Parts: sequence; C-alpha cells; structure tokens
Amino acid sequence: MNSISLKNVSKEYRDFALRDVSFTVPQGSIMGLIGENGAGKTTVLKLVLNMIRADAGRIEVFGLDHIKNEREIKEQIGVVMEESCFYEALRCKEAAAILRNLFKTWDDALFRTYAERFGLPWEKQLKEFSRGMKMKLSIAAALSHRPRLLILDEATSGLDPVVRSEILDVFLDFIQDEEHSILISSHITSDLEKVADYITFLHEGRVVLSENKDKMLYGYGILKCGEKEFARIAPEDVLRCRRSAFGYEVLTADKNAAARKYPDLTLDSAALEDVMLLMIKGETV
Ligand SMILES: Nc1ncnc2c1ncn2[C@@H]1O[C@H](COP(=O)(O)OP(=O)(O)OP(=O)(O)O)[C@@H](O)[C@H]1O
Repeated sequence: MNSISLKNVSKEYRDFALRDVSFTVPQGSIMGLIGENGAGKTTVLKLVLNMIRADAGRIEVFGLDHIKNEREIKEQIGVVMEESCFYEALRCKEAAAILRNLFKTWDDALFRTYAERFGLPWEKQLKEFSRGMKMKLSIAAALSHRPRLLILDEATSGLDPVVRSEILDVFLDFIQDEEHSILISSHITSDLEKVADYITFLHEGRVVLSENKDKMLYGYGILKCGEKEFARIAPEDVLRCRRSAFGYEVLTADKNAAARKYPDLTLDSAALEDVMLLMIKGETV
C-alpha cells in the first residue's frame, strides 16, 4: 500500500514546468525529495496537499483521490512548511488552544510531551523563539494530531547539527509505526542519507531518479582517473562524467561491476550529494 502516489503529474508556470512527475511513497517509509534550488520540490509538496492544482496527472493519498477526499486526507496529515505559519504574539499554550479546535484528533498531552522533549518554553511568545525553536514547534504541532503521514518542506535547513539530529530522531520514532510515512524535502542530503528509505531526485522539474536509498548508495560508485584511463571506460558504464583539474570523475550505476572491470582505477562510494552533483553538473558520453 502506498501513502502517496503521483502519476505523470505536470504543472506549468510561466518560467517553470514540472513535467511527468511520478513516484510513490510506500506506507511505513521515509521518502526524501532532493534537488537544486528551484527544482520543483515545494511545488510537488503543494500539489500533494492540493494547495495548487496540477495541469495533468493523478495524485492519490492513502489510495484516495487527493481532491475528492481532501478533508478526510488532511485530517491524517501533519504538515511543516519552510516558514512558520504561527502568529508571532502567540505562546505555545495559545497555539495549542487554536490547534485543538482545528483537528478532531488533537492530543494535548502529546503536544505537551513534544514541547518538553524539544525544550520549548510554554509561556514565551513565539517572536522570542529562535529559528530552531519555531521549527520544533511546527513539528510538535504537526505530530500532535496523530497523523499517519508527515509532509515536511526543508524541516531541517538552517538548524544546527544538534537540533537536526533531535528532529531526525523524532522522525525515526514516528516511522516505527508501520502505518506511518514521511515525505520530506531537503537540501541537506546527509540528513536524508541518515533517515530516508527512498530518494526522489528532481532536476529542472523532472524526476531524474526515484529509488531505494540503500540500493542507490551501494550501487552507485565514482571512478576517478586520468584522460588515458577515461578513454578505456566503456560508454555504457558512464552515467555521468565530469572533468576537473585533477582528472575525470565518472558516476557509474554498478560499483561492483566497475570494480571487476577496472580493477586498477580508484573507485569510491558515491554519497547522495555526489550523485546529485554529477547528475546535474556532469555530462553523458
Ligand atoms: N506561484 C508561482 N508562480 C510562478 N512560478 C512559481 C510559483 N511557485 C513556484 N514557481 C516557480 O517554480 C519553480 C520551482 O519552485 P519550487 O519552490 O517548487 O522549487 P524548490 O525545489 O522547492 O526550490 P528551493 O529549494 O529553492 O526551495 C521556481 O522557478 C519558482 O520560481
């Protein structure tokens, strides 16, 4: 069962188009959405949340049409967008009072527990909160109506490593329930490397790859070599290549096969960031 499914979704703006986007978020998993600034990540999240309408394609959430069943679906989704949407003069306890009225399933005790876990001051106005505190508040609020699905836009960007790690732990706890799932966009590929089960990589409005993360990280590799050695590499082994002052970097989709075929060349594992950089900046042969 998929929590989210997008099939051939397109959306056109004047200077940008999201084209034929398809991917699924299996129930019980974390899907990380990566891509450069302006790749279309927020647009995808807004489409799933029916904040904007697609020009074409089909979107299902919990197996239901996301427009026809919007109310039922929204009750079961916790959302955190990049900017805090709370009124600055509020305090935590007043935010809780508002949210209690918005969600049938709001759980005051759970919100208190998260506020304590995150060290959020109960009596302070939100305008006195740091960026990290505001983000933690948004996450606590998103979790406290007991959603089945979390949708998060850049929930860890601009935060220090300690706060990020606390937040990632909360996501991993959330996903312990196999009915739960998370769709999270992030620039911080190392965070997604830690928690995501699947990665969808968007580039200029298109899905470049959507894969199981471990398969991708164990499968992809980077061959490093000089001009002469590069000439020996078969084109079918080159997903992308890039020339630098130190020689060639070649992204290959099958690290083990490359190790057997080119035993004399340096072969490194590819981190998510390397894959992203080479897919964007590299060339095909
Ligand atoms: N309402 C809109 N009208 C016109 N263009 C828009 C609108 N919303 C977004 N865009 C354009 O769509 C493109 C994708 O934007 P989007 O916010 O989805 O990217 P992103 O991958 O989330 O980027 P970032 O990482 O910088 O947040 C951008 O070129 C943006 O200018």
